[in-house]
Amino acid sequence: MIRRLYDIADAAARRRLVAYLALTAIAILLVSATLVLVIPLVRALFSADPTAAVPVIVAIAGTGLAALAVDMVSTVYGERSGAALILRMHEVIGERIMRLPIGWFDGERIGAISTLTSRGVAFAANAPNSFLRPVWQATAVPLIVAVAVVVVDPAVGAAMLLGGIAVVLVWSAVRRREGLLRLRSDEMNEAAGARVLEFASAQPAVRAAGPDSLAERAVREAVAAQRAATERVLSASNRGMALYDLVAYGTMLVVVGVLVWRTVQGGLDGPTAVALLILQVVATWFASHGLPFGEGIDTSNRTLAQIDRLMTAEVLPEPDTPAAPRDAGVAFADVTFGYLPEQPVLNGVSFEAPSGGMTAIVGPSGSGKSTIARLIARFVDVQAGSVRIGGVDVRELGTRATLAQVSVVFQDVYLFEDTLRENIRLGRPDADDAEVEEVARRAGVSEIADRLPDGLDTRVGESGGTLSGGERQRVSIARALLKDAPIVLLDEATAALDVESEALIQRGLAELAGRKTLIVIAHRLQTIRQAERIVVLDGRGGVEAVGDHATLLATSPSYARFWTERSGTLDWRIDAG
Ligand SMILES: Nc1ncnc2c1ncn2[C@@H]1O[C@H](COP(=O)(O)OP(=O)(O)OP(=O)(O)O)[C@@H](O)[C@H]1O
Repeated sequence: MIRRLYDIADAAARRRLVAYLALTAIAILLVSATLVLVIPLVRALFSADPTAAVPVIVAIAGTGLAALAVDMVSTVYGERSGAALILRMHEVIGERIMRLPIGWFDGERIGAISTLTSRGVAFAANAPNSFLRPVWQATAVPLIVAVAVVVVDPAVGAAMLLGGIAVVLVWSAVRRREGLLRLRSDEMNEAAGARVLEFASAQPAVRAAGPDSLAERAVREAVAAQRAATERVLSASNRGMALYDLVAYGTMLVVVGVLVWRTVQGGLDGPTAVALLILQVVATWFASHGLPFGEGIDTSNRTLAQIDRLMTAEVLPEPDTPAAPRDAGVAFADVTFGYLPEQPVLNGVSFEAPSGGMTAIVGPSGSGKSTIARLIARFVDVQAGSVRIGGVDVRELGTRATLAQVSVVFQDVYLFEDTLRENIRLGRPDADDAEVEEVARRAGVSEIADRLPDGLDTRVGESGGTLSGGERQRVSIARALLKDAPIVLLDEATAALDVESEALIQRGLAELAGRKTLIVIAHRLQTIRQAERIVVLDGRGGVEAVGDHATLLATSPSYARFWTERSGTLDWRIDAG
């Protein structure tokens, strides 16, 4: 673990870590020396001249106090190296996250990263101080004392040494077993957490389904599995603790037996035997303090393994010098892509979205419309063919330059815990207030702000949850207007919007149309009709037809069907209203 922490650390954190390790080693040696001095002390006390004990007592006080002082300083270094390591780990994880393709971040991975950066990093960075030190003390002090005892009496020393090694081996085996069970229990905890979340967020469906629904059963089963896994960990932990105590105290009995035997035999004098007995009791006490820290070490190791996995996750290749796009046109040439390479979502897709024009993408659910948008923004890379912006392959443009060309207005708009104003400014962080207010007006966010107590300075956000879906989308359009990128990717909401939102979003769209290359995953008939070019996906990975509304109505049967169905739904909605 130290090796991995050292590799992650920067120069400052490395210095502190090395100082911490050196000081901890010195503290351990000083503690051991203090204990070993018990031998001359007891011998002096039982000698003809007990005053001979005074210099030994002075030495014990010296090494003892020195051990305490060094230990305190090493704790400070441990804390400092922990703090520097937390910063560094966040930096390393942050840098890596920025380089990973956006397509990498699915729900499960986001959950894992959140646990990693909160609890995991703090655990691992402080592991040397909080968990390794007590374990090192619990193992090193008894072993060093045993080596010193070998010099005084090889038989007793050997018994202590072998006993110490047995204790360490049992400790490692118990920890390994417990670690494996804990891993399983963590998985069960996560699964149960996911089922409970699902159960909570799907309450309307769950209640409608009545008692003993699928969701209820899934939660019950997951919680039962979680309880069983936790019980297995607890029972392994208790059994391990008992085994460890058995070996530690068994070792003590063996050492005492050897001591008695050596004394009766005349190989050891009484005072030395008493001193060695004291040492054995103290060594057992030290050893018994190690086991409980195993769990912290396991958690820290798991965090470091997660960081390793993150560091080895495949990133998108970036060009040394990004090429410059000729214009804001987008072209797909024979593109094949699948989230799992053996299951292509798009298969040989080709179309062009001309610079400055509006292109609508339509197709059945799951036909790959959002995937097309993700490929244009280079959240993921194609497996075959190419996606070009202004004649340049996005792989030669690089992720940063591609994103600079593209504004994304998706359905799942994320609002940060901040004011409406700052949430819009995210589109271009250096925009001034006047610019933010201008786009807020153009995107229809001012109408929302007028109803809020502090206008644009009202705090909104995920936990605030104050804005409706349509209102959120208007914020997203305002961000896009502020960013002013030449290409706008818009995923229209599938959900029905209130009349005001609908009108304002159409207004925002009109703002963008004509000035930008607009690529819209279109669900609304008005948007589709407005588009100069419509790409119709066939739902089997390919493109069925490309053209304008009138041409497609006449030439593409599936587009005509799609249009009739949608118009029918619209009529039905109007009738129902
Ligand atoms: N991150 C992902 N990992 C694995 N499969 C995915 C992922 N995202 C989408 N898919 C799958 O890829 C296919 C195309 O999805 P996509 O979201 O592009 O379709 P869509 O046409 O936009 O659908 P909709 O109209 O329902 O939003 C679907 O089968 C979907 O399940």
